[in-house]
Amino acid sequence: MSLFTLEHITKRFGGLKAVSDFSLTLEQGDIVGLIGPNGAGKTTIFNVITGVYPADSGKILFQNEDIKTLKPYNICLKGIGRTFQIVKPFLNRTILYNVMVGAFSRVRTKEEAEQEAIKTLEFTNLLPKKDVLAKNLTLPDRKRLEIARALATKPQLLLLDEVMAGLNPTEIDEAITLVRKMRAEKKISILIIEHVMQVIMSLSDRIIVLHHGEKIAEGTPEEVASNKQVIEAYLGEEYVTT
Ligand SMILES: Nc1ncnc2c1ncn2[C@@H]1O[C@H](COP(=O)(O)OP(=O)(O)OP(=O)(O)O)[C@@H](O)[C@H]1O
Repeated sequence: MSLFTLEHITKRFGGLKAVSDFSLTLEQGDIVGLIGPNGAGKTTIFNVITGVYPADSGKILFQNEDIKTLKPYNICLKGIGRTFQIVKPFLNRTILYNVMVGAFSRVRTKEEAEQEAIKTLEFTNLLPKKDVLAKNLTLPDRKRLEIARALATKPQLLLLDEVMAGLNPTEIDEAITLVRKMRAEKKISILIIEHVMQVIMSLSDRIIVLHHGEKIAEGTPEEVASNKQVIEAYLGEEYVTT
């Protein structure tokens, strides 16, 4: 039994087929990259998985249970967490408070939520900044907070939407280390949307390439980087490897 599968998912917005007949399988501990040009349908896939928009057709199976008709909060409780491309923390609240909000999905009392949040902050190296207001954070710390908030919901599958955008090379390396640690220590499976190509290439076990809502390729980073259709649609000539 696979941890997670999407089977023939289609999502339309009016006349536009944003996602078309898209299938995907994830096993526990997989890190899978989702790439494609702007408007290819990547974020829509995240929104369909997390119940923000219902799919028009297809199946979504998590641990063999069809979760297609569940609401976002219940999908989170099942064990699917996500970050958002545009980070939306409570700006006038501390980091600790923001992460406690995620933790409350799993625990009842303030004390338990605080304990869980502190563990998560330790894991994400944000503990020294726990009392800083979210609005005073630098971009890399905001991205890290976004990951911490999602982690505090204790996901088994985590959807990361452009968590490396705008980071410098050192910050990117730190973020890559954090993603690897989530897999190694928490056995979390990760589906990651990212435009920073070296991130996707170095992190992913497999990469899926979307173009106009359709999967045009899936394979190891090497296979995808040398796929002619992918190079033409997305990567550009500099990725030609032969
Ligand atoms: N709520 C919506 N209503 C109407 N159209 C939408 C909606 N959300 C997305 N779309 C359209 O669906 C298509 C896919 O968008 P989506 O945001 O999934 O692409 P993306 O691959 O995530 O792009 P980007 O890399 O720019 O984030 C686009 O044409 C977009 O305009």
